[in-house]
Amino acid sequence: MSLFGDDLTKAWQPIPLPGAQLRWIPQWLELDEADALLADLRESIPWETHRIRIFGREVDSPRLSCWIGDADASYVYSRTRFEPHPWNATLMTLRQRVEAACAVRFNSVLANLYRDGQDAMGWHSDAEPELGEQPVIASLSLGAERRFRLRQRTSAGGRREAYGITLPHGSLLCMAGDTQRRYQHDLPRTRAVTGARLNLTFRWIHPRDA
Ligand SMILES: O=C(O)CCC(=O)C(=O)O
Ligand SMILES: [Fe+2]
Repeated sequence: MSLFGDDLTKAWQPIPLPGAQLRWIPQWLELDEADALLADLRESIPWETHRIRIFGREVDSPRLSCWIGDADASYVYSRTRFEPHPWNATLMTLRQRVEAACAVRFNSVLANLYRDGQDAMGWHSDAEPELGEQPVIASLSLGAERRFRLRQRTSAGGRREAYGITLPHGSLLCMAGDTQRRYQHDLPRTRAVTGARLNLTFRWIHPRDA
């Protein structure tokens, strides 16, 4: 490997946000590769409508989702336990590439399909106990560009840090350290977008003690 052999467009770029640990590679996948993955995964993932609890009421989440992972990586999301679907060949290969890029291991992935700009995800942090204290979460975006926002959960001296980033087709974002503990994130609705966006968040779920 030559010193300059690695394509510099594939290098991690830090996102400066106080108390968080965020970095991203805007064009992690080549365009044709990202196109092919989007087409493949839209078809091959068994999409479901998950039920979520909002203010004590159970409603359909405004997107399609699928939880995929190793057999022992069951997961509680919005107070519902999900047994993971098995990895397909495409996702298995992709997991290895994301692991190599992030230099950590992942045993599960939450796939979300935002069919158009009306599909969204509300403010939350991925801070379930199964994820551990300082989870590393890698987020791969395919398809329509959408706004991803972060806001501080509590403000120290009045001002609450906030940050927004548009995630393009083929981008890889990594959240680590205290990002989940200190920040929430969301994917707001938008009238500007009509195309679909597919997002994969790779995670490490600590298997439950039997
Ligand atoms: O779609 C996204 O970019 C965010 C997804 C997300 O926050 C999650 O899956 O927990
Ligand atoms: Fe999240």
